[in-house]
Amino acid sequence: MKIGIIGGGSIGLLFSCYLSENHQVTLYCRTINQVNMINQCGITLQKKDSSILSNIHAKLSTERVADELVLVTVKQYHLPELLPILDKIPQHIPLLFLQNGMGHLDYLQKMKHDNILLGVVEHGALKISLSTVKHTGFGTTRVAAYKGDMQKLMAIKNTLQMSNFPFEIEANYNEMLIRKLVVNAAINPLTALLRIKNGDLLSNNYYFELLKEVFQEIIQVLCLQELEDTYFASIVSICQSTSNNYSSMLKDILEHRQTEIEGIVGVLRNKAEIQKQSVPFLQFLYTSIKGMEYKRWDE
Ligand SMILES: NC(=O)C1=CN([C@@H]2O[C@H](COP(=O)(O)OP(=O)(O)OC[C@H]3O[C@@H](n4cnc5c(N)ncnc54)[C@H](OP(=O)(O)O)[C@@H]3O)[C@@H](O)[C@H]2O)C=CC1
Ligand SMILES: CC(C)(CO)C(=O)C(=O)O
Repeated sequence: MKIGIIGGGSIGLLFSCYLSENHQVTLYCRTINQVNMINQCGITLQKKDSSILSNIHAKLSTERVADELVLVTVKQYHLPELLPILDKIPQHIPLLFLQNGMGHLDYLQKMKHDNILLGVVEHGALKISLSTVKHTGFGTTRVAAYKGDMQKLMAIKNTLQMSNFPFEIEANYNEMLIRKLVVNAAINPLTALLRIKNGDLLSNNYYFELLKEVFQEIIQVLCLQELEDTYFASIVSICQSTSNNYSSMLKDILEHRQTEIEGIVGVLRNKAEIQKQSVPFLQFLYTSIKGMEYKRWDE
């Protein structure tokens, strides 16, 4: 299959390498530097004990996208700029969006494409250079239909499926995104603000208290009280399995990049406002992270 991947960041590079084993992949980048680098040197995928070089064709994302399936791997806040480009992709080409959070749903409503899929990536990936990516955590990519028919979704999943890079279908995109949103909203802003590793949220009793307070507000806003124990157990388990890692939000802050706070806590804060709920911890986290993002412009 001809697969286009838009966004040469950590996830775009990772998916390009794996999917190019069975498919003809084109990676659409924002800069000519990255395009030239990838066309000359390929993409290097670093795994735990090995390193693999894949020859992948790269183009600028402003060039015409002519593939049978397009994966969108930019961050949620890049999407407004990308919409005119996505709009030019023929309506029958399925699009798969792989953003964290739920902020991107607003943009999808207006899109004309017949098949729009949403994905949640449970892998960890780190872009080391313009043409090198490290696979830092092995997981599954969950995929659900936002718009379109189930058979198309099944066919795409079967085409992408690899034993060493698995895909799973989820029946309900909203539930799938909410499960990830709860985890990201609980872990990311706290670790970014406190500048701690994910595991510190469990090992430090004071931080654990904060985690519980934030979690209470999240489940209140999302009306998940009945599933409280299951959701909290999953947060604890992710803090344990990634105990030595820095969350993506902390990494963004440390590297002076914009964060995904809008698509994660911003979404919850807006929902709370509509539902007339008071969420002081989430409000505090939202404003603090926004302030930290803003600070970088002064430096
Ligand atoms: N990394 C991870 O381990 C995980 C990430 N995710 C989610 O996946 C999404 C992508 O994350 P990640 O890959 O880490 O983010 P990165 O910041 O590494 O990559 C985003 C890429 O999008 C590119 N981009 C932005 N605008 C355009 C454009 N107009 N045309 C082409 N490319 C563009 C950027 O280019 P440039 O560099 O030139 O600015 C950048 O390379 C996020 O929503 C994240 O939360 C989910 C799970 C795990
Ligand atoms: C699961 C978690 C919190 C792992 O760090 C993550 O997805 C992130 O950092 O964005």
